[in-house]
Amino acid sequence: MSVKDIVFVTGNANKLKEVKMILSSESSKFNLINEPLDLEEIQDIDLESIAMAKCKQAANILGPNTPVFVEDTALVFDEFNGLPGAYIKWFVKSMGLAKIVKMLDSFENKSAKAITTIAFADGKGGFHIFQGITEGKIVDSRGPTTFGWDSIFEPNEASGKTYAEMEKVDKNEISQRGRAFAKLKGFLATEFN
Ligand SMILES: O=P(O)(O)OP(=O)(O)OP(=O)(O)OC[C@H]1O[C@@H](n2cnc3c(O)ncnc32)[C@H](O)[C@@H]1O
Ligand SMILES: [Mg+2]
Repeated sequence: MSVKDIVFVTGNANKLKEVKMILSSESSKFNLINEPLDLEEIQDIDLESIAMAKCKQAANILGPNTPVFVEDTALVFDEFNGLPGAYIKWFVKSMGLAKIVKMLDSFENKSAKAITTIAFADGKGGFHIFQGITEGKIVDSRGPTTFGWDSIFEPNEASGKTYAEMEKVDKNEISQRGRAFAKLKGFLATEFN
């Protein structure tokens, strides 16, 4: 069996670590290569369009025959009808976590969804989208603040823990990224050779 190279374009070391863990059971079938290119992200509320635009850029840079995927991860506040969404990165960078939590102070509804959208260029001209969603709520920061908004997102399935308070394997089990990559894994196992 030949082992193919598949490129994951991301500049985010925390993401890369999780994705490597999630895909490790498939690692005998393909070789995961990281390209830390800083891709432009288009302004859109539609998460599939953002991931697809990122993937097309990556495919343009790496060439049409290279299988490559990107992912974009959004944090959606239900009260805010889809925002901050893909813009959460800039909120974390510019405001910090405490002020993001405060944005919801005057609202009863703290529900949020974490959404990872993967776009995969199969190297044969095809593009494929996979999405994973985890529902939860926004809480005061608890746990290490090493990865994005991990410490202010409490998934409904995690018995009161924030992502930051969970073991990585447990987070991957229920996380938006774990779910999106489970779909990519299934696709790679059955449709990609
Ligand atoms: O190079 P790329 O892959 O685009 O990496 P990025 O850091 O720019 O990532 P995104 O564009 O997807 O922006 C997502 C933001 O949410 C953060 N983030 C992503 N996944 C997360 C997770 O599972 N838990 C907490 N924060 C997360 C991440 O650090 C960013 O600030
Ligand atoms: Mg990005």
